[in-house]
Amino acid sequence: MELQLALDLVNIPEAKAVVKEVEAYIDIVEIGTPVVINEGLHAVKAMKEAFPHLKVLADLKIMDAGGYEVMKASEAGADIITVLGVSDNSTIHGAVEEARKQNKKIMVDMINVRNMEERAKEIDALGVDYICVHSGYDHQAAGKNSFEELNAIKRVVKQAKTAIAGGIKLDTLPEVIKANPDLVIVGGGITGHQDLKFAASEMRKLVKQA
Ligand SMILES: O=C([C@H](O)CO)[C@H](O)[C@H](O)COP(=O)(O)O
Repeated sequence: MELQLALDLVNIPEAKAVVKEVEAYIDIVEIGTPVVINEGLHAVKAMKEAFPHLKVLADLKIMDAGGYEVMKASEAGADIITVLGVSDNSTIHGAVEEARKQNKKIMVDMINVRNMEERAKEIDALGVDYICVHSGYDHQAAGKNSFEELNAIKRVVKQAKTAIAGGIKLDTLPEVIKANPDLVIVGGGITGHQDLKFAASEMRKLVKQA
């Protein structure tokens, strides 16, 4: 099981400072959608240059022009790029095709997908690398989490790795781990903790002993 740190509410220097503190405990660093909106793909480039040993995920949440946008994120140095599960199959297919050319990986974010099992099965057959259930900020504000959705995709996904994101904290991580995802994505559970190093290292222990 791997641990991904999501950086959402920071600028580039702040993002680098956070990663410097916790780099020993994480496998993947995510340049979150709000950072890409504020800073562009420069943020991906800056992170990859500063931490070449870490995998960098660009959370573009692609909805159209899959091939082109994956190409641009790849040029910036992203190792993994996100595409939305609610997008058309042609978009996901284009993203996967371009990722294969560039030796990159595609994660499909299942945020707002209604029929989770049916869509996860279809997306798995498109050859994506990760399928991620996700309760976004707006869902979290309404008290939602994706623990049940993780169990649902685990029942049907055969090829892709499974991932979970959205509001995971140190105290809820053990419940998440019980469902055995391949990747756990944590943003505020680390960046909002008073002791970043402690939160990240405790999370790593739990994830790696699973
Ligand atoms: O993808 C995310 C969200 O939609 C904002 O872009 C976050 O990276 C994801 O939810 C993980 O962050 P936390 O919920 O703070 O753990």
